[in-house]
Amino acid sequence: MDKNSKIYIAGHRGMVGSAVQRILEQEGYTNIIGKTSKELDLKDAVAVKEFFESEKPDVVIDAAARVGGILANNEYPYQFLMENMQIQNNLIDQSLKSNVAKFIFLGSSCIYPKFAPQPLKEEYLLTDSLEPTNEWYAVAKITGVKACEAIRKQFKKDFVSLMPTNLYGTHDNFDLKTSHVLPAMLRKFHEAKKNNEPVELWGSGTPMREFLFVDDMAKSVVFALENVLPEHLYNVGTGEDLTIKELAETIQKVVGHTGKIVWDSSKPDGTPRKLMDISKMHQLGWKHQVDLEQGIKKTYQWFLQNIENFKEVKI
Ligand SMILES: NC(=O)C1=CN([C@@H]2O[C@H](COP(=O)(O)OP(=O)(O)OC[C@H]3O[C@@H](n4cnc5c(N)ncnc54)[C@H](OP(=O)(O)O)[C@@H]3O)[C@@H](O)[C@H]2O)C=CC1
Ligand SMILES: C[C@H]1O[C@H](OP(=O)(O)OP(=O)(O)OC[C@H]2O[C@@H](n3cnc4c(=O)[nH]c(N)nc43)[C@H](O)[C@@H]2O)[C@@H](O)[C@@H](O)C1=O
Repeated sequence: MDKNSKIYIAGHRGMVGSAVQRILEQEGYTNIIGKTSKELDLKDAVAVKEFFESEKPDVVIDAAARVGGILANNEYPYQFLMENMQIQNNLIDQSLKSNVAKFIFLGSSCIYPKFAPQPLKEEYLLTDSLEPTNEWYAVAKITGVKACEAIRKQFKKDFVSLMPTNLYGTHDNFDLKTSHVLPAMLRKFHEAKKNNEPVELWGSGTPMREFLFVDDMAKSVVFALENVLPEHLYNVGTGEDLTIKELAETIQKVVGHTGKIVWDSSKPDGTPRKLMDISKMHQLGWKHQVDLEQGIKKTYQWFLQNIENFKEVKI
């Protein structure tokens, strides 16, 4: 990949987009562009067309999406379905029409069936029904994967989809109503630490999840950018998971909270397990570098430095 190629990162201020930008800059890429959602609403097909016609990017990385944790997904099914389809449809279609050389689409491990065999192989896509708390988001992501696959098949273009496992790290969303579990736990344990108050967590604590630090995710995107990947779909993760209860104990230790944990069974558990089979990415040469405890420590450090600036993240 030419270091002067014009690379458009959609969602460059988000957790993943900002990490991709950081890694690309470290690697010497000089021509990276991005727009905030206020400057360019990716749901607006006309605005996206005008943007592509004036900027003519060589590469597009789609890290823009309506993103949220289990509760937000469950409570706002229409936004998670429709906004994600609108954003990705506009980006994918304009990238095809503008003859973009490489397009990288980011999906999610929730595209796979709720009760698929573990670890989840790419070939399990569309073999059974989805997890109800996030099927709307998952359906949108599946249409993105399929659009990129169709473009590869019909137009022989280098459009590829990466399916990340649950991600966390710097620039994550720490709003307790809309965030994912890991940033929520960091915040809850931190806030309860002062008076050693009990912490309320959701569900039963028995579901299993796999977590990947965002810099490793960003490196997988740069890997996909710099190599022609032979297939259309690749899982990205660590290949290791743990229960939500074990995650809570790990975060409690890092933060230094020693109080009680109370489980709120009125909140959903979601899918029981979604461990990724990452052998395809490993065979090609990408592997994660940051282990969970290291990643949690880095994220907690960033959390402490940025706690004053957190805003509500509304849907
Ligand atoms: N976080 C996770 O655990 C996981 C994330 N993913 C996927 O990775 C990708 C990145 O997620 P993540 O970085 O966590 O998400 P964030 O919420 O941190 O960032 C999303 C970005 O999308 C942009 N965006 C949202 N709506 C619009 C819009 N209408 N127009 C323009 N830009 C918009 C936002 O821009 P702005 O800031 O300017 O408003 C924001 O920068 C997504 O595709 C997500 O589905 C997949 C699996 C797990
Ligand atoms: C990345 C992925 O993210 C979402 O799926 P999820 O993995 O189920 O999401 P989550 O991180 O919010 O929760 C993981 C587990 O953790 C439990 N849990 C405990 N206590 C808190 C808590 O305080 N907050 C949250 N959010 N969860 C908690 C929670 O009950 C659940 O059992 C998808 O909707 C979908 O968008 C998607 O792709």
